[in-house]
Amino acid sequence: MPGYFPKGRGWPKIAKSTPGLIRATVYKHLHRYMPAMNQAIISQLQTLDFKDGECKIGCFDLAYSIVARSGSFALVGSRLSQNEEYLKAAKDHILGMIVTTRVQFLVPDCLKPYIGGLIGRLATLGTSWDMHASRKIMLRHFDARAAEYHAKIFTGNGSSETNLNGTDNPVEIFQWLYESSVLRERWTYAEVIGEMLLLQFAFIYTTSYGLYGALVELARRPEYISPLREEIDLIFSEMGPTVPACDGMVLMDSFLKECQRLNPPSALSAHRVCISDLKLSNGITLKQGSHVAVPSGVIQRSSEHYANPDAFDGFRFVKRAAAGAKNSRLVDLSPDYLVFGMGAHACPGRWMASALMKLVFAHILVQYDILLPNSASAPLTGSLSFEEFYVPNFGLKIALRQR
Ligand code: HEM
Repeated sequence: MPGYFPKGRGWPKIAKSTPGLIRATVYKHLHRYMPAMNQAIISQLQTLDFKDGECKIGCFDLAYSIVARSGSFALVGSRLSQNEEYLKAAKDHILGMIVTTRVQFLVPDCLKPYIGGLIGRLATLGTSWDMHASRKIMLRHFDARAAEYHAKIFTGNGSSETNLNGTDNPVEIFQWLYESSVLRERWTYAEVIGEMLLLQFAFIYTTSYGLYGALVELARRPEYISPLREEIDLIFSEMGPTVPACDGMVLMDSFLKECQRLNPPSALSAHRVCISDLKLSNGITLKQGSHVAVPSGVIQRSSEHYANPDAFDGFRFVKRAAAGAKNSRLVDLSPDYLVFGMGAHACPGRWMASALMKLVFAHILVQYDILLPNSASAPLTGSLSFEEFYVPNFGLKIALRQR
């Protein structure tokens, strides 16, 4: 995230290690996280309040609560992922971060060092998105968890760092970062916490936004419900919440990919900063320090790459695959689909995000009928969306009716 770190100091060392950690945990050993993630989804759905068999809920709120609970299992472990106070603080903090950065965009660069922090603080003060208040609560939980890790290291019960490959237990991302900090002095505790806060955003917000968009599209397009249910009956109901079951649901995969193609979380992708002058193949030289990004939103709606690009075709990518096209799965990267970025820094969490969204879709489709009770044509993006970044329309509601 260029611009999020102090000028001239570049990425903190810890941020360079995290993508590798994500690959070594929730990518390589995704199967280890599946049972608990699945259970977290079931638990969150059980909290829904049904009256006469129907529950009306903010669509983003539904997606956000499910992803926060199941994602927190991988980030901070089983106990904290069931702690309501922690989950609320994590969700409020992420939205607080978004509002704060949105508001800070409006402050002229020359004034940012002086009043940027204050303006950001005022923007959320007194709301449930007060970043500072929620951060305090979260830090209390982080500190308590870190003390448990510490005790474990020094009472000789072993550390997770050594069992990335060794046991069947899923590794807690926070535990690994903390142990690395203590045992190898690679980074400070403050850096570990900073990285956790960024990771919560990278994991929970983005996946929630993808799931939210897909749920709205599904509610608006009931014709997809029956084929998706048939696939779930055939695969998910047979194989259970497993990685092969998620890989096998190709109609769902295509539907989710089409949703993300049309409703990405951002209009730009693959941000890079040139660390030295860079001559491109077309002769243009990008000067050292230039910030470049790819206009993914435009590319994903371009007729150069997609037939009838503005039309929603939930099975577009299965048809492409059947016609022999490569890179048609949700997690595949290609220059015409940049939701997860491109190249060496492409999102390492995309397999986890894909599996999580599929598990949620399977549970919701099996248990409920889905309706959009208000504003069937209201925009998916809300009023806080500006510059490249899209923020959900928090007013959009979804209704789940027990089948
Ligand atoms: C639908 C959900 C998600 C979307 C749309 C998304 C999107 C992205 C994008 C666009 C990038 C930048 C890629 C580039 O610059 O080329 C990125 C990077 C990253 N994402 Fe995700 N992401 C999602 C879920 C996740 C999850 C679940 C995790 C963690 C488990 C995660 C962790 C990361 C990390 C650590 C990076 C930095 C990679 C690097 O710098 O090498 N993301 N993501």
